[in-house]
Amino acid sequence: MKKNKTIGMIAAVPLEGNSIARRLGSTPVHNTGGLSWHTGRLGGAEIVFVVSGMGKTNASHAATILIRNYHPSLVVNFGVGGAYPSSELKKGDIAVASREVYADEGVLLKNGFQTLEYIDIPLFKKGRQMYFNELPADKEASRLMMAAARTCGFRTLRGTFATVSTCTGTRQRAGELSKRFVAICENMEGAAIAHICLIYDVPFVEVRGISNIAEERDKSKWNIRTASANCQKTVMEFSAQYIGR
Ligand SMILES: O=C(O)c1cccc(C(=O)CC[C@H]2O[C@@H](n3cnc4c(=O)[nH]cnc43)[C@H](O)[C@@H]2O)c1
Repeated sequence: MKKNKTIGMIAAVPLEGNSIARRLGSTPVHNTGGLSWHTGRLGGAEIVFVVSGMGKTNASHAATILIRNYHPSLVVNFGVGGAYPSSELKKGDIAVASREVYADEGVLLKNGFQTLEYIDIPLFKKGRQMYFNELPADKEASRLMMAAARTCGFRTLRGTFATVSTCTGTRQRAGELSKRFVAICENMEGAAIAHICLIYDVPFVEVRGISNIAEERDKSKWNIRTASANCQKTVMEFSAQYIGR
């Protein structure tokens, strides 16, 4: 597939991408799939940014159109996420994915949840490599994203991200998921975008500002605004470093 120097960017909800959309300064083009596509430059890099809507189906839809129509050399998934208590991430910190996992795709047996390896049907095959619940993130882009977060002065941690259909609202569930996948935080789109990037052979990187701790649900403790602002600052810094590397 033809690729160029464009960086493709996907966030799930408008609040996660408001500063970036403003910086791009362009009037969004409404086209395929009823999505708004913002194009422009960030720190010298050519950007296409789309707000996908929440969840795996919306994320896959946007990622497919992004890759098929704009041929990016990299896809960045950014936004906010919930940290598992065991990670010791705090609200406002920046988490970067070393890999993504589909945390609730599998089978539930008497003795508990089993991943897709148990069924032995991969979600995707590339040559002889089979992908079940785990999807890769690009190492070099992840390293650069960590560097960008540190340049911005944020506490940063790299590790496994879990993508869930059901947002975790108890400390017990957070403990189960973080232990099973050795995951540091969760979100609702990342694995789907990583999966589409794998199908089309486009490098994928994911960064999340921590908006909440995954524990007994109490929305009054969430800080989506700060998490989103810190994450977008990191993405803007990353864009400048990525193009100058
Ligand atoms: O009100 C809620 O219960 C609620 C649950 C999850 C997310 C939201 C949002 O408003 C943010 C949308 C976006 O945020 C990601 N996110 C943030 N925290 C979590 C979490 O603890 N578990 C899963 N996803 C989370 C997610 O990617 C959403 O798209 C509100």
